[in-house]
Amino acid sequence: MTKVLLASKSPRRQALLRQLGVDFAVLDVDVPEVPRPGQPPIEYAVSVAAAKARAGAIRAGAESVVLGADTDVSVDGEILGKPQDAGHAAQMLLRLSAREHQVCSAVAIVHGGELRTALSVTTVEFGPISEAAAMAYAETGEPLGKAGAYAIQGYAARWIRSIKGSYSGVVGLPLFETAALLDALTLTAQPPTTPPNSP
Ligand SMILES: Cc1cn([C@H]2C[C@H](O)[C@@H](COP(=O)(O)OP(=O)(O)OP(=O)(O)O)O2)c(=O)[nH]c1=O
Repeated sequence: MTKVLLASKSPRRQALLRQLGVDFAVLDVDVPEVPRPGQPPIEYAVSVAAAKARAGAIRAGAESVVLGADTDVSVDGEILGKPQDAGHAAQMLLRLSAREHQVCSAVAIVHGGELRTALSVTTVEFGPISEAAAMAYAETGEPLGKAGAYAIQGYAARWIRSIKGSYSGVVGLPLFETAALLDALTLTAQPPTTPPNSP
């Protein structure tokens, strides 16, 4: 079976792809991640996921199957990005307090020079976050390297009143959409006899 190459440094994406039972290796790619002013979050997420998969395919060759992904948090259509430091993280968290925001997660696969993409958009509603709690969470370091300065899979779960969409998409790799892309290439693994990540 063709081996999938995951063009991602994110340990979350590796863990999520393992959940599908896919045999894969990790490929290190570096793609600039700067949205154009006013660029719609959906368009941006798809273009960055595609750039990561294409960069991987250039390194790995046309025979390879390279998967890239991108996750972005946006409020009122504005992409928040990742926090630069703890103060910036606290500011982002206070913007998300007591309201809904969107998480766009795009997946892209390049195989034989052909690009296929899929998208998941999730609406997340946060309850109120006090300034002191935002500062304290920011200081833990968990928000660093995370879009929107939070981890749904971590302590930030305590603020999440509801999510409508894909939990795995918020964590970084929407598994329904990823499995569908792999199915289309007949690369789906069989369900593992021992689920690899289940507790
Ligand atoms: C909203 C949210 C994001 N994230 C993470 C997922 C992504 O790893 C990260 C968004 O940044 P990305 O640029 O999508 O990914 P990355 O830089 O971590 O990894 P790579 O580009 O090498 O694939 O934020 C969480 O882990 N939990 C969350 O709840």
